[in-house]
Amino acid sequence: MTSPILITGAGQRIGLALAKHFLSQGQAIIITYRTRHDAVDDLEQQGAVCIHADFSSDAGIASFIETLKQQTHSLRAIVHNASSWDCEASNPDFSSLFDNMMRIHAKTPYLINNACAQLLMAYQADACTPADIIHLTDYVVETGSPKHIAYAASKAALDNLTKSFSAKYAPNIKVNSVAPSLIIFNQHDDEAYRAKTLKKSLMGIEPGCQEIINSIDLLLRSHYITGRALPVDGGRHLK
Ligand SMILES: NC(=O)c1ccc[n+]([C@@H]2O[C@H](COP(=O)([O-])OP(=O)(O)OC[C@H]3O[C@@H](n4cnc5c(N)ncnc54)[C@H](OP(=O)(O)O)[C@@H]3O)[C@@H](O)[C@H]2O)c1
Ligand SMILES: Nc1nc2c(c(=O)[nH]1)N[C@@H](CNc1ccc(C(=O)N[C@@H](CCC(=O)O)C(=O)O)cc1)CN2
Repeated sequence: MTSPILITGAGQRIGLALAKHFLSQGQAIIITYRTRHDAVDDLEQQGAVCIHADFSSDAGIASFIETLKQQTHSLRAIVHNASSWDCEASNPDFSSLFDNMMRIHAKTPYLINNACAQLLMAYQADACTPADIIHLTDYVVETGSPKHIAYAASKAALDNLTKSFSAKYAPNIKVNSVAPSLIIFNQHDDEAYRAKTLKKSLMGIEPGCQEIINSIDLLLRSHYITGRALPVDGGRHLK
């Protein structure tokens, strides 16, 4: 089997769109899911290896890594997509919120990158082209976010991991992040919220998952971009 791309949290939304895209290109994938959405069955039928993983404990992360290593001896890339957009207003236990945010956005990628570097190196040695790690961060790593303080801090930690791992693994593995602002709304977002949010960027649109697919394809195709954050934010910084 060709070396697969691992995508975490790919049972819905952006991760799912990425998974479908890679399958359509004939690129093998391994995805993780926490909830078994119907889409996971579809991905499996199309040849994806789908691994249940709950990263909310060290044991969950370790057991995922063990299962992954039974599935493959090499990886083309890892896309760290799994995430939870929790906020202080709905999580009064700030201590748990902070721990959970740091765990899903920083500790999980940190442990997976350390444990899976050898799988990425195996791809690089065989293909004579660098492997990739891609972190999905957020526009708010630059600005902070008063409504999502712990979320923003944990995504900033992930942004920092991009820098350390890129230096550690060069030139065999490129490590970059994609830093989106609004890409897709959630189903429950009402019209007033949507209108207010759209006005925050220069481009004023909900761009959809294709924008992330394009960004990740660009990073995968590059032989020279590493240790960088690619902003996908509609020019939000200028408004
Ligand atoms: N959507 C946007 O507009 C936007 C904007 C900026 C940045 N981003 C970033 O882009 C990425 C994808 O966004 P998205 O909206 O598609 O993500 P999402 O749907 O909110 O989350 C992706 C998946 O992560 C999984 N997950 C959460 N906590 C987990 C845990 N403890 N263990 C295992 N899996 C867990 C979820 O599983 P369940 O299905 O079980 O809940 C979910 O399916 C995220 O990193 C996000 O922060 C997105
Ligand atoms: N894992 C995960 N991560 C995510 C999302 C998700 O789904 N899942 N959703 C993303 C949604 N992105 C944005 C970006 C900007 C704004 C925004 O700018 N809102 C206005 C208006 C909000 C208000 O006033 O209530 C503000 O001022 O904050 C809202 C969502 C963020 N990260």
